[in-house]
Amino acid sequence: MLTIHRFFALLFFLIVGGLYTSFAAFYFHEQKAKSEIIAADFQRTLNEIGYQIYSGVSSFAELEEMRAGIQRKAAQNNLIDDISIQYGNKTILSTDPKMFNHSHQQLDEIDVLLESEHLRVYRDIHADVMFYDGVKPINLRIILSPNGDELDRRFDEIINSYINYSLLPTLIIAVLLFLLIKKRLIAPLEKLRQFAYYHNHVPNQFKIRELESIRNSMQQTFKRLNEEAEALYNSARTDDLSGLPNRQQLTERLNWLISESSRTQEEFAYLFIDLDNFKHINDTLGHDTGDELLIEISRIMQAELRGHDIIARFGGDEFVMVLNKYRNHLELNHIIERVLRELQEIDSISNQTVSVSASIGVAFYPKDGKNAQTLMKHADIAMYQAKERGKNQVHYFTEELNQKILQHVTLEQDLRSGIKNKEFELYYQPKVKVETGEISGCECLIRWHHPTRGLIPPNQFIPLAENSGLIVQLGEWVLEEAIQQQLFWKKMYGIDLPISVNVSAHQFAHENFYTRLQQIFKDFEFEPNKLDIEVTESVLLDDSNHNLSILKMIRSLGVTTSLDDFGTGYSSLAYLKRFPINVLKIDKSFMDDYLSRTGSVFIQTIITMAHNLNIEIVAEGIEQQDQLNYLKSVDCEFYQGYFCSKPLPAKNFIELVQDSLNKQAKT
Ligand SMILES: Nc1nc2c(ncn2[C@@H]2O[C@H](COP(=O)(O)O[C@H]3[C@@H](O)[C@H](n4cnc5c(=O)[nH]c(N)nc54)O[C@@H]3COP(=O)(O)O)[C@@H](O)[C@H]2O)c(=O)[nH]1
Repeated sequence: MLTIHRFFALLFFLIVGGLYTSFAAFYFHEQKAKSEIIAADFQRTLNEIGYQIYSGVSSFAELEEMRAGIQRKAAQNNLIDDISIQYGNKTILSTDPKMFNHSHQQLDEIDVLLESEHLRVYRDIHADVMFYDGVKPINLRIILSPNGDELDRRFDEIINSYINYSLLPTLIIAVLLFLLIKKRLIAPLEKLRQFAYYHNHVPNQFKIRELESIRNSMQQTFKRLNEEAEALYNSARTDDLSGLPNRQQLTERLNWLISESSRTQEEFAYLFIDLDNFKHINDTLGHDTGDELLIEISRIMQAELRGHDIIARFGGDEFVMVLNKYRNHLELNHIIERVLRELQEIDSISNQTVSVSASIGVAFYPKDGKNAQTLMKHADIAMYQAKERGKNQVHYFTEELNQKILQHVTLEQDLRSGIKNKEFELYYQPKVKVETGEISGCECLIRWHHPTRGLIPPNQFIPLAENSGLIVQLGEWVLEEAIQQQLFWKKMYGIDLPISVNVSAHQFAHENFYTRLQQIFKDFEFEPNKLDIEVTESVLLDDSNHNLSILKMIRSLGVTTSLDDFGTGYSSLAYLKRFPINVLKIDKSFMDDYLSRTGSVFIQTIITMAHNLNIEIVAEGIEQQDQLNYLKSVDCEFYQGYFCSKPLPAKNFIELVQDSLNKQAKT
């Protein structure tokens, strides 16, 4: 590609080439002209001498007399070194004594010398002349020997005059032009290039207007680009909604604080704050109100902080505060309590009534973590503990808590491999008719044979399976296993017992639940009316419209539904009217309390209400005869409990059923 430097190099070669050509033309022209003048001069000298000899000499003596005149001619002409006259092969007269005895051969050498140096016009610098000595014709040759040095000087004058009048001025002009262009064009262009590359050191104004306008527009462009880059950088580090630093900026500032604190050996507190029930606010009051609330909360938190503290929003309803330079943990606790209190004082947003609280997890640097990642993780663990303990509170991270979480994580991994390795078994607990003691069905309850920890009860892994989503896979296995077992008993023993299977809220709400259930019925050719699905009250609470339609759909297949643990959650009688429930299971905790007045009233009210709604009652956790007697007195139809049997492996369970049938047959 052509650059300015290359262009000038080319121009330089063109100028040198041009100068050389013009020099050659000039030199040869001048040399020719000069040679002709010199040749004419020599010729005139030869003619004059020749004429004098021809017209005035009639003997060799008279010729000798001409010597002085010839010598004067030679002396007057700088270009002539010697004039000699040859007669035959003999030089009879010479103005230079050294030449006197030159032979023709020597003169030829001079000619050759002349020819090589100053062209061939000097080849024959001689003239032949004749005089009569008496009547005898005498032929003479007049030979001019040119002065080589003088000739050189004359011809060198051509070169000198060319150098002085053409070459030098041209070269000087070219150099000046180059320097000027370098100063005015090349240097500014280089500055512009550097400016474009580094964006700094804005060059001063240029003299050339076009360059100046390029400089101006580059300056404008870079200014705009810098502004855009800065805005982009800021927006990448700022939360759009609240204007608070986002996770990226928090991590940067936290890393900086950690390096400072590791130097000063100072502690600081990392607070992970999660609003309680924010989803509910969003769902009921709309996202705009939710956003307004988040902005208000950001404002309150900012107002609570001191200059050296950091606050950030992680997105959603998650905030982080990093508090440092507190005097002691009491002061720190005051700050946290104040934040919680301020949040609770928010009672309306956009004219809508709201109730706000938050759960806070705290981890300390360096005790709970020496890097940002560990601090975040541990504060997160502590926050979940605060949630678990009832929300609207602060919980500090402890190593014990960490170990518990680690155990959960390990258990979750084991659960995954447990599903793969089929480490689960179903136990069956009889559902008994209160009046007759007849086993009318069973509840299928899962057990985990852990390879190292032995038999693990469901309470320890079902919540984990729910949180990790593994409950969907596990729940499907339970359904298939229970159905196959029921079919096996029917085929092997002719015992066609209805089975109850627990389905967690997460599994129930899963998009494939209904289709999988249909598929399982089809695959195993199972009669749906032999299956009862037990759900807890949370199924009626979560996304109730969706769950309601699923309940209706499975009911239309012939499956019955039971509401488990009734009375322990947010039970509402209205749910019983709205949702298609066949069986209501009264939780063990109420059955344990049947002797107290309130306990008894509660049980009786539920039973009466359920009967009015055509819903069957199963009392759970019946361990004693007295409890059974009580159930009989209040018209409760069914019970489950250790009084009849604990949950049993399939083989033992069917033996129990056979025994029971045999007893029934005998009575
Ligand atoms: N989603 C699923 N949940 C399941 C599954 N299998 C069990 N579970 C749920 O786990 C919880 C604990 O069950 P488990 O340890 O099996 O305890 C059951 C009984 O053993 C216990 N019970 C029954 N009678 C008595 C009694 O007289 N005394 C006493 N101390 N305990 C008794 O109650 C549990 C059955 O409760 P419920 O389901 O409410 O009828 C439990 O919540 C199971 O639901 C599963 O496959 N999927």
